[in-house]
Amino acid sequence: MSQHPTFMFLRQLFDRTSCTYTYLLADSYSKHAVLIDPVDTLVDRDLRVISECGLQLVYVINTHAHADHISASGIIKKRIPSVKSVMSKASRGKADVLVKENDSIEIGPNYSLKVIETPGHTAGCVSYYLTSPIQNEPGIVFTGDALLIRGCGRTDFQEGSSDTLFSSIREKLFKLPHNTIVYPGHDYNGITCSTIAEELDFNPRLGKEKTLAEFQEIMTNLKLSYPKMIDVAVPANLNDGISPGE
Ligand SMILES: N[C@@H](CCC(=O)N[C@@H](CSS)C(=O)NCC(=O)O)C(=O)O
Repeated sequence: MSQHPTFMFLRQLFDRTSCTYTYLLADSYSKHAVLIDPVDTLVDRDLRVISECGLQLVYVINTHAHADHISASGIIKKRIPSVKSVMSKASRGKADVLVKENDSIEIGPNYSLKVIETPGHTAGCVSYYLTSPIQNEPGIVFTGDALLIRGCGRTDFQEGSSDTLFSSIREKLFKLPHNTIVYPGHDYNGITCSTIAEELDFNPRLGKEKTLAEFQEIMTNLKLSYPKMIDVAVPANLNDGISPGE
């Protein structure tokens, strides 16, 4: 990592319809920026923030092929053709950059997001781990719909698996430094972030006291209604945010 004087610019943006969090991250030195999980209906808002803050959007990153909203990847790439879309190779969808475990997405010369494959909500879910170049500053992990605050993604469609999600969270995310800040893909209770330590202690589905069998029982009995947009959103999100035939 280079030693340019910099700070991490981070904005958490919210979609009231799907309770999705979109993250805008930028290296203050180079102004290079990425958007994680932007929503198609909020492109104007997101691009306005980017422009007002003098940033240059380089990547649109999706943590997975969402079932509850369409990604803004396609619309943003039409408006800013230099932007590259990013998704996991395991999603088996279309994007400019297909990432896998341990790959990195650079944000200017100072920051990089390391890919951690965290399947279970979908087979292609990944989390992104940002280490600070500043010594002793906590890292940040963007967990998409794998680990939510005091919860986790559902596992009842898109090759979801409670066994797989349990091991993604317990064996990978919970092995990150305990002061790592957790920024999830959604929150339905008005909470914005957490830490690995808090989730280990207080996550009622798969905190450290819970067994795999208890987790499986919880996930089998969630009784969530089917996402209203799933039949439109998944095909579009596997096609770089463009509905097939558009
Ligand atoms: N009601 C929403 C869907 C809500 C939902 O199912 N959320 C997903 C993530 S988006 S597919 C989830 O995994 N939730 C876990 C939970 O415990 O709530 C809609 O109709 O779109």
